[in-house]
Amino acid sequence: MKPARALPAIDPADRAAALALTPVSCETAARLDRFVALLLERQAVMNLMAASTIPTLWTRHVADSLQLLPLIGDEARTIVDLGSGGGFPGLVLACALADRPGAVVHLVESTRKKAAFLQDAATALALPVRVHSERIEDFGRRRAVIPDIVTARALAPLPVLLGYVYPFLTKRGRALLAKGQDVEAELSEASKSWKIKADLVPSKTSPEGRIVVVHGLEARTR
Ligand SMILES: C[S@@+](CC[C@H](N)C(=O)[O-])C[C@H]1O[C@@H](n2cnc3c(N)ncnc32)[C@H](O)[C@@H]1O
Repeated sequence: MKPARALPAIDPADRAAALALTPVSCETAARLDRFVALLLERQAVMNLMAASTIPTLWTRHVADSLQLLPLIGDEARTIVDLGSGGGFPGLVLACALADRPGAVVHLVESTRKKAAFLQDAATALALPVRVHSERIEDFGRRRAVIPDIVTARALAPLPVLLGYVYPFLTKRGRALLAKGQDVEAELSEASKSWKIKADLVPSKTSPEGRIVVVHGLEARTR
């Protein structure tokens, strides 16, 4: 194992700002505190997020993930998060949905060390999580899980991402895809290969960010 590195400190005001932006119950806040502690502990020996984002990790990563909750709605039970990395947004959502009866968040992450971290954190916090340490393409091909909601953040440009998402979308399912300022160009490129029914929701955490809410997706035939 690599020796532990010194990490930049978290700005305490940033936690308060994040929870003001995306309020959660005391129980969820306590779970998030424990998750952040575990994340920082593991970040000292491996890269789970860009070190430069640590001081503002509550707004930059936690609130950015929590803002999906209103879009997920009260009825959703099964969520699949593609390319979960250090747990954004999937593990954060699991912290928030831990008390929802029947909720399960599936985290798909092919890097074995990251998947091991996700499993350790889920076990430590007793979260309703299943970790799938494999490639999204393989997981999707098996169609072992058909979720109500599929999420992805910082994974791939939309033309590729929609191919990942497609096997998981049913008629009543939705995909919530966190995107940055290039979203319009990505949508226009993706629409050459896909018929997309989607809405764009402004991000609460980044002025140029958008959440692409996909509720219909069909491959174009040439
Ligand atoms: C840039 S990181 C983003 C992580 C996290 N979603 C976030 O927002 O912080 C992308 C993650 O997706 C994983 N990944 C990329 N392609 C994948 C694939 N085809 N199957 C499974 N995981 C993949 C990578 O290992 C990496 O952890």
